[in-house]
Amino acid sequence: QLGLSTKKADDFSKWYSELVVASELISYYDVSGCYILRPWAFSMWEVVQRWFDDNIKKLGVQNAYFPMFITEDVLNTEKDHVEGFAPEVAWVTRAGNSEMDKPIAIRPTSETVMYPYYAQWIRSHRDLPLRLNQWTNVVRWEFKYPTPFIRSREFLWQEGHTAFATQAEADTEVRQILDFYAGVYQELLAVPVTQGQKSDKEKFAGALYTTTVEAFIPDNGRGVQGATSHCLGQNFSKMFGIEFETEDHGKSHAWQNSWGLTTRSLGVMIMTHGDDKGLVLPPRVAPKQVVIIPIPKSSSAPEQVAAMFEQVKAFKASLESSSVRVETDYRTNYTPGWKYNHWELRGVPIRMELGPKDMDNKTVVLARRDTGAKEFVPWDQVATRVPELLEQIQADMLAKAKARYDACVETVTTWDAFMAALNNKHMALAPWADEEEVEEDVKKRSATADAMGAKTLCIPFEQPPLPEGAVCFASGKPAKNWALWGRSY
Ligand SMILES: O=C1CCCN[C@@H]1CCCn1cnc2cc(F)c(F)cc2c1=O
Ligand SMILES: [Mg+2]
Repeated sequence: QLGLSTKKADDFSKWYSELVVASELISYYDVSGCYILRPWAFSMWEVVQRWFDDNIKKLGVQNAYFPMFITEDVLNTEKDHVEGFAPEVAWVTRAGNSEMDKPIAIRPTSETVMYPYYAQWIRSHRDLPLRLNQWTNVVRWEFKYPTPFIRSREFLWQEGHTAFATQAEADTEVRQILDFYAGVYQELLAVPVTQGQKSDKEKFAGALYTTTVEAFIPDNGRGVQGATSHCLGQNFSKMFGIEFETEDHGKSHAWQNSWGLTTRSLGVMIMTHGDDKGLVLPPRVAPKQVVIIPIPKSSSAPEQVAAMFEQVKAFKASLESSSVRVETDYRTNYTPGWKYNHWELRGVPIRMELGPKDMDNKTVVLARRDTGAKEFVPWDQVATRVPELLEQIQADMLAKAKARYDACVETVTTWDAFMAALNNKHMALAPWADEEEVEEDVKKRSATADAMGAKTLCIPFEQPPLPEGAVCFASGKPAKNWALWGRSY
């Protein structure tokens, strides 16, 4: 399977679908909207999990596991939210040949699974804060077009569900978690995001407020929600009776948060950095960070080949002792060029070449996957240069993606400039009235024959100053704040 047949700029969605399969991240599966995560993908999910899990554990969050099945009655406890989602809920109706007298839902999210037990476990302020997380799969029978990692009917995520005695504690944690989400995207995946609050229209109906990290795909001009951290207020604790005795022997409902990050994060990284030769992986998540390729001459004597292979083994051991993840490719039945394509397609950040001249000169060639730049490194500097170069690649990938992201944000104050930005496949940062009917109106007016309408992606925490007398770009009403708008997944 040589390279890709579709160029990223020619047909983005075809390029992406082809890439995730050709790079052995994904296999399409028998059930529509479901995908197999192969080791090259799962290993990256494990890096994300490890980093996020270590961080929430430092906060005092504990992992647990709750059942995936929900009875109809229990699912309908939060009826007014679930009814909007009802079409997405998958049900078990039969076991073997016998119909169930009551169908059982497969969890699309776990509030209704967990909170009845929170109500049992939380009686006193001493039982607070209760902070649990679970790493699970969830099922949502989406009808929108499925896309590997980005939208699937089953996906992996973590869902955190925390309960506090006071709103202040909940507010603090919402932002701590959101900062971790920004860290997953920017520090691990080298993907820039904007942190902000969702509008009342876009927030989770059950939440008091929703905060979000918003990514963007310049190639198709679409925003994509990266992860979400909700403050639920006392909405769910009143629904589920999660009450506690306060220190002064009064009664109060708990203040809750819930927060989630999914395997969608990998899809955003692939879309952001991939090119026409394949994946370009940020070193911090790359399953293998360096691939060492010996290049013996066909006329090399056996002892020369053996010496070369020995040297490769020595480099592998030395780099692995510095926790560098090393692949080696000794295959003699493939040409160097074929091997270069193979590992470029898989996005390995650094290729180390070792040929006959390198054996004579005691050098290696390091080739960067992100820029293609090559450099000669003396053998005795390999152990220090490789980790340094990996960090440089990580930083450069984020900087490049950040520059591109920022170039896609147009600050606008008029409708025409807003539409021009959207038609430029850009986002628009615009002053607005912060009213739901404005969003409804913009969604309709900005829809074109071949592109959906725009929505608010978030109200960025970092707000530009609002000029005196500024008006809403869409309604002309007095502007309340700046929102980031875009077409989105
Ligand atoms: O977004 C998160 C973070 C992790 C925990 N859950 C919250 C809210 C999830 C909002 N949501 C999202 N999607 C849903 C789909 C359904 F089919 C359904 F029955 C319910 C929901 C639903 O409540
Ligand atoms: Mg949904």
